[in-house]
Amino acid sequence: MNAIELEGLTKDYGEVLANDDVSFAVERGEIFGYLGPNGAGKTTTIRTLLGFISPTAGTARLLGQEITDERQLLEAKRNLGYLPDNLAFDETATGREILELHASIKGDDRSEELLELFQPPLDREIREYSSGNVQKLGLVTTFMHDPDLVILDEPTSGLDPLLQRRFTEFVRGERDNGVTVFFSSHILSEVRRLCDRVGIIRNGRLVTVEPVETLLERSGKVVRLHAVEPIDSNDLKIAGVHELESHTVSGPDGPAGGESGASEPEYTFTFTGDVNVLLERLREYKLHDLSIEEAPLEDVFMRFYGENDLDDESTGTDRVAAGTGVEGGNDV
Ligand SMILES: Nc1ncnc2c1ncn2[C@@H]1O[C@H](COP(=O)(O)OP(=O)(O)OP(=O)(O)O)[C@@H](O)[C@H]1O
Repeated sequence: MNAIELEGLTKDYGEVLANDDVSFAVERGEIFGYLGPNGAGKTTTIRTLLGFISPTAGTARLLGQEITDERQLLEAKRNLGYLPDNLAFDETATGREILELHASIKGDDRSEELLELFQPPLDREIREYSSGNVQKLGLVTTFMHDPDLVILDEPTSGLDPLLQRRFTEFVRGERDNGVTVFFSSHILSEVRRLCDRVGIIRNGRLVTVEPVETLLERSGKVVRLHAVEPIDSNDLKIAGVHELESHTVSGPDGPAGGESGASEPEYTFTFTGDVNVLLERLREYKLHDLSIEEAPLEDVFMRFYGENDLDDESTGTDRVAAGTGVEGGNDV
């Protein structure tokens, strides 16, 4: 039995078709990343799965239970942990009181271990918490009853890098113990570290479900190199270089150097090839600096799951499709 199954799940808000005939399955014991640009429809799917909003059409099953049947949904929720995107606890309660409340509702098999791991403050009122501390408390309440399935909406937002690493190791351990993890994310490095498979949603429609390796092969790296002397751009046209751009920047001594020759060339491009081949090619040049970074997930959506895939499938109505824009555009 799959942990999650969606069959033609559709949510029509009237002005926005937020989920359009979405079907896929999440297997037991896998970590499945649900990815898409802002407004693509991820939270709508999650909130529909949890019964907070009703689907316009289609259905879904959580741990084999129909979400449209109240009794079955309640049964599934006994074994489910959920971390919402805009987590809000009672502002006047302390962390300890929140934990006691959650323990009384759903049980508490693991809070001791989780408190040691995530260390939220317990004796302060929630209104004094930073957003990171709210998230830490949320992770404890999500896992404290030892659920079989967890649904996490952007789980690492607000966590510092150390806590993010702890969270990653913890979630991997849970997966190894048979827990199924379904989470939404914007962050490619998080997806790389965690996911077995990913589903990508755009404009309310599922674009693909694929192993995370396939996404990573496509996504590439953003390369920025600052050379001492100009490089013939033909020399940089090697397999896997896309969107090559050149700029002029100040040399390492800065614009105050006074010399007219203080400007030096900088090249940026996305690279999807073998990084060893690139480094071998670059050995011929004298460089001041070189950076190779993870591509922003938004760029990957744009490049591989972009407008052209979907625009021609318009239904002909003048409604707004969910998530047509990609925010924070990048010049690479
Ligand atoms: N209650 C609502 N009424 C009308 N439209 C809504 C409602 N909730 C969401 N939408 C719209 O549905 C679309 C999908 O929103 P949703 O929050 O599911 O996207 P998302 O992928 O989770 O986005 P983000 O990554 O920004 O959180 C958006 O266009 C949003 O404005």
